[in-house]
Amino acid sequence: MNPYANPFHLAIKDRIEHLSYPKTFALILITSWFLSTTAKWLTNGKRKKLTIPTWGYRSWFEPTLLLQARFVMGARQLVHEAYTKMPNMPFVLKRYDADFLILPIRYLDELRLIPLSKLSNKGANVANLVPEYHGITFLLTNNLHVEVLRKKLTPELWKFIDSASTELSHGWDISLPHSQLSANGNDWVKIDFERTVRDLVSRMTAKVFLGDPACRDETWLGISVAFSIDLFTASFTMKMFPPWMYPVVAPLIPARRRVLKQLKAARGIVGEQMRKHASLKEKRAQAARGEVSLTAEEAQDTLLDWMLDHGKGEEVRVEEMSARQCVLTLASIHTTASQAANMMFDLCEHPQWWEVLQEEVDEIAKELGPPGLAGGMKEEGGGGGVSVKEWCVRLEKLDSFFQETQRREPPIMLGPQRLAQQDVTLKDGTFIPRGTRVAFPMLEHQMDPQTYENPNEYDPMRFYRKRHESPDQMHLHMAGQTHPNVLGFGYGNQACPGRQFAVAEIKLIMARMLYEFEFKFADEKKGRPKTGYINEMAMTDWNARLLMRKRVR
Ligand code: HEM
Repeated sequence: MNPYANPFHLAIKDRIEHLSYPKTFALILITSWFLSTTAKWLTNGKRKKLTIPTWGYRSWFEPTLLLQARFVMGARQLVHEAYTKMPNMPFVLKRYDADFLILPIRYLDELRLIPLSKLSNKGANVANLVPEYHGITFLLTNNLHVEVLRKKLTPELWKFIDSASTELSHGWDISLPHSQLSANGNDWVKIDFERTVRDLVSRMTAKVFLGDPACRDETWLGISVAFSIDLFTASFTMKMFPPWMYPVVAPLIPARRRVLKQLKAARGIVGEQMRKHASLKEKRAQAARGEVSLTAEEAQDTLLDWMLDHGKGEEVRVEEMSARQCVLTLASIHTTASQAANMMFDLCEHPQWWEVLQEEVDEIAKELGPPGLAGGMKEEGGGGGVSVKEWCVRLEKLDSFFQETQRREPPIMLGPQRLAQQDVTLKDGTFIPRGTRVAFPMLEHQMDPQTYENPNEYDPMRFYRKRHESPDQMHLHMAGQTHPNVLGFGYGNQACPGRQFAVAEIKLIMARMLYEFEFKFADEKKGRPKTGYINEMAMTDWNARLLMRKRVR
C-alpha cells in the first residue's frame, strides 16, 4: 500500500520535500534527540544516576536540548555563573553529548590517586574525537605515543630541543616576511602571528618526531596543521547526532573525508621513514661497534626510531604508526602555537613589558651570543658554542610571562577531565556513576581571588617573584611544572607528557622574536583579540593580525 495515498501523508510529504537545508538539518537533530532521549529513558531506568544538581536551566520548562545547545557557545558564561553561585560545590553541566560533573579543586588530589581503570584521562580526551570513525581507536588501549615522550623526549629534552632549534632557523627564513621588513625598522608589516608560529612549530616537531627528509616534506607539514582542525570539525559535527546515527552521518561530513585522506597520505610519508629505519638497522649496529661511519641523516635519532625499536605487533604496523604520528601533531602543534600567540597578544596589550623582556634577552645574548644566530644556540658542548638549555633556563622572566598568560588563557576551561569507567564513590560519599565525565573548573579556579591575589590584573612577574621568594620555591613555579593552581598542562602523573618540550620550543621562538622584532596590534582600536570558546575549548581569534618591524638597537 502506498502510504502517501492518504491526503494527510501527502501533505507531510509535500512539506518535507520543500524544507530548506537548515530546516532539514534542524528536523534531523530534533528527531534524533527525541529518539535518543526516549532510548536512554527506556534503558537507563535501572542505572544509578548523578544526584548532583544540574546548573543552567532557565526555568522548569526549558528543554534539556536547549540547555545543551547553549553550552556550545555559552559554556564560559555557564561555568562562570555556576562557579560563582555555588562556590566549592560540585555541579553538573550538560554538553550536547555528555553530562559533566564539575568538581571543586579540593578533589584534585583524591582523583589523581584513583586508578586509570576507574577514572580514565584517555577515555575523556579520546572519546571527544569519535575514535572508531577516524582510525584511532588504538589510543584508548595503547600508550606508545605517551611512553615515547616520557621515556625518550623528556629525559633527552635538550638534545631534541637543540635539533628542533636547527629546524627553527631553517623555518625562520621561510615563514617570516624578511623581504618586506626594512633594515632601519621604518616599515610595519602585517602578519598572522599564530599562523607563523604554527609553521615554525610544525617544522620543529616534525624534525624531532620524524627527522629528515620528512620534516621538510610540504605534504607532511600541511597534514600536521590540517589534521587537528579537520578531526575536531568532523568529531564536533558527528557528536551533534546520537551515536546510532554515526554510520549515516559520518560519510557525509567533508572534514571527515579530509581526515581519511590525510591518514592515507601520512601512511606514505611515515611508511617511507619506517622502511629507512628497517634498512639502516644493521648499519647502525655496525656503526655502534665502530666498523662503519654514518651520514648525518643516517645517524639521526628520532622519536619514530624509538617507537619502532620499542613498539610491538600492531604498534609498528604502518597504519597505526602513521595515525599515531598524526595524533601527536594534534596534541602538539596548535596548543603550542596558540600559547605563543596569546603571549604575544598579552605583550602587545601591555607594551610596558617589552622593555623588561627584551632586556632579559639582550643581557643573555651579550654573554651567550644572539639567539639562533652564529655563536648563539649551538650544539651542547660543541665548538665552544652555548647549549639551548643554558639559554632556556636563564629566561626566567619569559618563563613567568609564559605562566601568567597560561593562567588567564588555558587551552581548555574545564580540566583535567576524566571518564568514569565504572561507578566510583569518593571519600565524602560523592557518587560518580559509570559513564560520567568528570572535570575541574580550571579557568575559574585560576581567576579566583582565593587562588591568586588580584587575579584580573595582568602581572607577568607573578611567578618570577614566587620563584625568588626562597630557594625551595625556585623549581616549584617554573613553566611546565604542574601544581593545583597551574592546570594548563593538566595535573599529576597524567599531565601533558610534552609540556617540557612545549615550554622550551616557545621560549626559543619568543626569545628570537623579542631579540629581532617589535610587534603591535594591526587594529589598535580593537585591542587584544578575544578568546572564543566552543564548548569548553578555547579558540584564539584566527582573524587577529599583528604588525611587525625590525628592531633597531
Ligand atoms: C602549550 C602547549 C601544550 C599545552 C597547553 C598542552 C596541554 C595538554 C593538556 C591539558 C593535556 C591533558 C592532560 C590531562 O588529561 O590531564 C595534554 C595531553 C597530552 N599532550 Fe599536551 N599540551 C601542549 C603541548 C604538547 C606537546 C608539544 C606535546 C608533544 C610533544 C603534547 C603531547 C600530549 C599528549 C600525547 C597528551 C595525552 C596524554 C595521555 O593520553 O596521557 N602536548 N596536553
